[in-house]
Amino acid sequence: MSSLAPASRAVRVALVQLGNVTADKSYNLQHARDMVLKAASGSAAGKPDLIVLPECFNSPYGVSYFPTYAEDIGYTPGEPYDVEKSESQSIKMLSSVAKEAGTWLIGGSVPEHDVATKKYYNTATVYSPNGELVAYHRKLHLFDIDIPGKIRFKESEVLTGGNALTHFDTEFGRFGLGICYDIRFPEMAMIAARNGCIAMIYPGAFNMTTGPLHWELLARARATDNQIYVAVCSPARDLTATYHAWGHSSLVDPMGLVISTTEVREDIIYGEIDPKKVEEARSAIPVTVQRRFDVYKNVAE
Ligand SMILES: NC(=O)CCC(=O)C(=O)O
Repeated sequence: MSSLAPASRAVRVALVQLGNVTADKSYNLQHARDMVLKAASGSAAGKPDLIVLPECFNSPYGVSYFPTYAEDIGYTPGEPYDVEKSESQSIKMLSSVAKEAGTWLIGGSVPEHDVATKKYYNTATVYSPNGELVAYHRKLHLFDIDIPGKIRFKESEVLTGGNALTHFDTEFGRFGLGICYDIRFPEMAMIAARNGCIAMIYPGAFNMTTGPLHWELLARARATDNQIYVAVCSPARDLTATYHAWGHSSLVDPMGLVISTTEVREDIIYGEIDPKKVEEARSAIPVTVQRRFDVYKNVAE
């Protein structure tokens, strides 16, 4: 288990529950840009340090849309990425708005087309306040469910799952990144926590069947299991779209308390991720050092 990276102060976070994700990608990009700048203008508590957009913010959410809206990002992990030369208009917009806002930005997710391999992914990217692309996460666990009479969704009909976990470092500490359905897999958040992450951030878009049952439950569970913060950022609900998102973007603290949340409309919510609270939770209820890995060494066995 790594120790927490030293952090100077609490991180102010803004979750943008973006509305009006339409069929017009240029409009979606412009609207997302405007909302990031609005979020950056801050709340009474001040300007945020980190802004989060939801899953699939540049395209309607649905397997039939992914190929049309997908962009070639051309990122190779571990190699420098020149945003200026990027083929992706979404990556260019996200980088430039992070720089203009002067904040860290988790750019929700976008459908990605890796032209070299001809595969499609659901991909989240992260930018530093100077617009540098610093992290890149391809949704690891694809959203394939079938609840008879309620919802059938098979991302795997078009998408391929990623093959890496994603953690990134900021001056405030280390963060883990997942996309929506990834939250159902506790191993991801546990590995992030054991690698020193103070929070897991999940751009997401739960639905009207599983949203009321599991969205908050899973966010609170991942936070409580691992004594980290968990942020879940959804699009607003649009009943004219083919997919109805649950909304309810939320920030949960390391004791499992929802410290900031919203309903279903477009909104920006603010909250703080305070590394001291992570330490306090771990010292009060020391499960992180009480684990019996001598008994359950390998959970995959
Ligand atoms: N976009 C998603 O991955 C949706 C996940 C979801 O709704 C769930 O129940 O899990």
